Amino acid sequence: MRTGYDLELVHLTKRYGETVAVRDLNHVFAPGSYVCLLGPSGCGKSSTLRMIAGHEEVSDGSILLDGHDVAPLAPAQRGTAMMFQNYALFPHLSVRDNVAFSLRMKGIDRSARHKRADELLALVDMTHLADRLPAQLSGGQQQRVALARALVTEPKVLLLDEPLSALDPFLRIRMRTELKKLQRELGITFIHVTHGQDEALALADEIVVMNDAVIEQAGPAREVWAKPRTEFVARFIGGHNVITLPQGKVTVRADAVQLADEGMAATVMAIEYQGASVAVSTTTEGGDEVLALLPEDQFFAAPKNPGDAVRLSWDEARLHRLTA
Ligand SMILES: Nc1ncnc2c1ncn2[C@@H]1O[C@H](COP(=O)(O)OP(=O)(O)OP(=O)(O)O)[C@@H](O)[C@H]1O
Repeated sequence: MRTGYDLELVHLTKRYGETVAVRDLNHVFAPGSYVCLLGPSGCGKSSTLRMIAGHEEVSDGSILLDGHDVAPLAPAQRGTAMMFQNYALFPHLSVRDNVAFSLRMKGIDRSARHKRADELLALVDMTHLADRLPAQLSGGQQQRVALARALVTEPKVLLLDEPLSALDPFLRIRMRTELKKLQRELGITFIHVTHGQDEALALADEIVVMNDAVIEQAGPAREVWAKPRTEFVARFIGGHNVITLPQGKVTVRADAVQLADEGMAATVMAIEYQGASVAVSTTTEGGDEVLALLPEDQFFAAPKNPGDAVRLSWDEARLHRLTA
C-alpha cells in the first residue's frame, strides 16, 4: 500500500448558525502518522473530523488530500474512511457482508468482495467469526469488524471518532495497542478523536490540541507534554503545575517539584498515596495550587500532613514559560 499522503486543512471553518464550531484551522498532518485530535467536549474535534470525512459540509476553507481539494466530494470519493463511535454495523448482515458492504455498493462481484473482506478480517484477527451477526459479537469484536469495514476501501486516511470510548478500561488499553500496530502496518494516516490525554499520549505520533474551535498546540506527543505552549494545554495535558511568578506564568511538572528547606512557601492541602509515588497537593501563598509527585521512599523518609507548612523547590531548568 502506498504511504505518505499529505492531508492539509486550509482556513477550515464550520459554522452552525451563530455557533462557530471550527474557526479557521490551518494544519498539515504528517503523512503516515498516528494523529490524535485532543480536546474537551464541544471544542470542535468531531466537527473537524466529520468535515474531513465528508459527513459535514465545510462552511469555509478547503481540505487538501494529496494536493486536491476533497471538500466538494462525496464521502466515498475522497480517499478517506471513518470509523464511528458506535461502530454503526448493519445488524442483519453477517460480519463478512458488513465488511464487504461498500464494495457491493461499488458493484464489485460477490466472490471478489468476499475475498477482499476475508483479507481484512484476517488483518483484524476475525476470520473465525466471519459468518456471525453483529449482535453475536462482543464490543471489542464489533470494533474490529468496524475497522475492517472502514479499511476495505483502502483509504489514504482513516478517521476514528472516539473509537475506544465504548470499551471497558482493560479492553481499551488492549485495543489501543492494536490500533497503533495496525496503523504502523498499513502506513496510512490515522486521525483519532479523543478527549483522553492518556489515550493521546499512548497512541499519537502527533497531538493536535483543540480548544474553543481553534488549535491551541500541535506537535509530537513528547513535545506537547514537555513544552505546553499555553496554560490551557498545560492543564489539559495533565501532570503540570501552572505557577504565577513575577515574570509571568510558568509551568513545572509535578514530578519536578521537591519539598526542600528553601523555596516557595506553601501549605499542604492533601496527601494521596499512589503506590510508587505520593501526590502532595499544596497551595502557595500566592494562591496557586501546586502538586508535588514524590517517590514514595522519599516522601516516607520525611512524611507530611495536611496543614503543614512546606517549601517547594525545583531545578530552574525545569521551569517552562507559558505564552498565554
Ligand atoms: N449539528 C449541530 N448543530 C448546531 N451546533 C452544533 C452541531 N454539532 C455541533 N455543534 C456545536 O459545535 C461545537 C463543536 O461541537 P463538536 O461536536 O465538534 O465538538 P467535540 O469537541 O467533538 O465535542 P464532544 O467531545 O462532546 O463530541 C459545540 O458547541 C456544539 O454544540
